Amino acid sequence: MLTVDGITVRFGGITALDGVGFTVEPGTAVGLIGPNGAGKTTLFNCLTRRCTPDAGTVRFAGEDLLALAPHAVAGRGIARTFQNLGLFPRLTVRENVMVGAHSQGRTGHLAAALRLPGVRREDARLRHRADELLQRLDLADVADHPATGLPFGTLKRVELARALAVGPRLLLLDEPVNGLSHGEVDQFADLVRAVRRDLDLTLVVVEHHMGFVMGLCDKVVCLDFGRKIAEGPPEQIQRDPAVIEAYLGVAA
Ligand SMILES: Nc1ncnc2c1ncn2[C@@H]1O[C@H](COP(=O)(O)OP(=O)(O)OP(=O)(O)O)[C@@H](O)[C@H]1O
Repeated sequence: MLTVDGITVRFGGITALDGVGFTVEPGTAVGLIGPNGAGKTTLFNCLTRRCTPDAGTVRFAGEDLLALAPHAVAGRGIARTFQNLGLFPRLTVRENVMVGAHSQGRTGHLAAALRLPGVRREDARLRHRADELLQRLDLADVADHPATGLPFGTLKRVELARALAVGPRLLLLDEPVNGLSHGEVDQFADLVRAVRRDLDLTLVVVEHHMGFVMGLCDKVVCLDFGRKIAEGPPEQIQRDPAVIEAYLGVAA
């Protein structure tokens, strides 16, 4: 279980998050919605230790995540995708996915630098794991292609593969369908549902595409100006007057 409690983040005079709390049960998908600037990305950054809150706690599987160094988060089975894609343009698709898998590698950096026995075996293992994911996400045909120059919809799948290579239990998706066409959104939703089921993932999804969020998530949390204004099942959130007002600027 992921438990977020009383998270407050200030940037100078701006309160980006103001006492936000919610829980994510294992195996469920939670959507994080809210207008631009509501604090969604800042919250993701707290969960992955890119940002240290001024107050509040984050616990995952009983462990205090805020006590961890940022690089230790992946080792706890937490992975994320990035709004603007976290890929290396000149590396091939396979290499990009292997970068994700490397955070789970068993041999240390020193052993790798010295090319000690075991490193080559480890590389082969990570490559095999990357290839399995590429197959699963229909990316095998572009495995040796550099990321640059590939269609945006394909890069979104590579980004997902890179995050899955960490071997996560908790997967954080930051605007996964932003910039995709209508048909691509439906395909991506089917893909996320399938990998979630197959890999027994817990999901937290930030997304402006309401159809995607409402179709995928068991629960939705709505932020506005850094505060939680609503939390509940998708059908309840869609009718919530505070949510409608936050998006439209008028009461329902
Ligand atoms: N590093 C930073 N320094 C200063 N202010 C920041 C920083 N990061 C975020 N903010 C501010 O914090 C608030 C919340 O921003 P955040 O990016 O978390 O919102 P968001 O809900 O993800 O928005 P969007 O939907 O546009 O991505 C905004 O007012 C933003 O300008």
